[in-house]
Amino acid sequence: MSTAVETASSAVIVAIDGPSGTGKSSTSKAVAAKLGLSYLDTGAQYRAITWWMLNNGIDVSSPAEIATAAAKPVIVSGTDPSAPTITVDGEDASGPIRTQEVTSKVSAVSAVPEVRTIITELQRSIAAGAEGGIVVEGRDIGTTVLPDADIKIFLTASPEARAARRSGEVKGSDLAATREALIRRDAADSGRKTSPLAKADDAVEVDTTELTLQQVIECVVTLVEEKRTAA
Ligand SMILES: Nc1ncnc2c1ncn2[C@@H]1O[C@H](COP(=O)(O)OP(=O)(O)OP(=O)(O)O)[C@@H](O)[C@H]1O
Ligand SMILES: Nc1ccn([C@@H]2O[C@H](COP(=O)(O)O)[C@@H](O)[C@H]2O)c(=O)n1
Repeated sequence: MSTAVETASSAVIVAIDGPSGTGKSSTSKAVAAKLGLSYLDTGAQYRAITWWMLNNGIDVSSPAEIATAAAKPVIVSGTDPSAPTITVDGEDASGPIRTQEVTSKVSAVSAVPEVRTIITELQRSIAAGAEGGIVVEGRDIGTTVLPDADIKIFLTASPEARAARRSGEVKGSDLAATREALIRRDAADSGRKTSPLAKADDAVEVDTTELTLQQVIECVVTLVEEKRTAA
């Protein structure tokens, strides 16, 4: 399988990876909007295929069942950073893919190699079609999906900071339980055999624990602009 993604010579490809709750989506959307780039949330695609499996009676504890069904759903991602969309078989999935049920099952589905092959191909074709450049965020973008990306960022933050950010989104949520769930999902994503969550050797690591979202956005915009100027 070729990993090379051909885009227009002026198009920049930015890969942003990192564990859950480090700020990948918020940062990527804002950076893409600021720099006039497209935006792709690859986690949403893994959530979408998981949602389809759950809706279609697939036993998500069975890698064999998941593998057999993996090519069936048609997943389409819209890449406007101000209004990203995701549909499955033509149905808007942006709400249902964020449920607790999908969040708790997505790591099992995304660990299946047949799923990763299909979704990785989809991601590469979207990146290749983004004529003005794209910010792609996920877990294996810099290592596997787009190893030739122009710039790779790996966001980190302490589990406490990440849990506090996530708890802040849901009124009355339990901080300790949120922290444990984040740690569990990261362990599953880092521990799988096929393209695990990992920092690419040539990625710039940004620890966001003590940074505001605005500071992270400015940091990434500066890194991209420096890279563009140097090219
Ligand atoms: N530097 C920051 N300081 C404070 N809050 C932040 C920061 N970065 C992101 N947040 C907030 O943390 C929450 C999680 O951010 P976001 O969804 O961007 O993370 P993520 O890495 O994409 O997570 P996941 O991988 O689970 O989808 C959001 O509510 C966001 O507004
Ligand atoms: N490149 C990626 C992106 C995501 N995943 C899996 O999807 C899950 C959900 O991701 P979110 O960013 O929406 O939280 C994540 O926990 C991974 O299991 C992936 O494998 N590769």
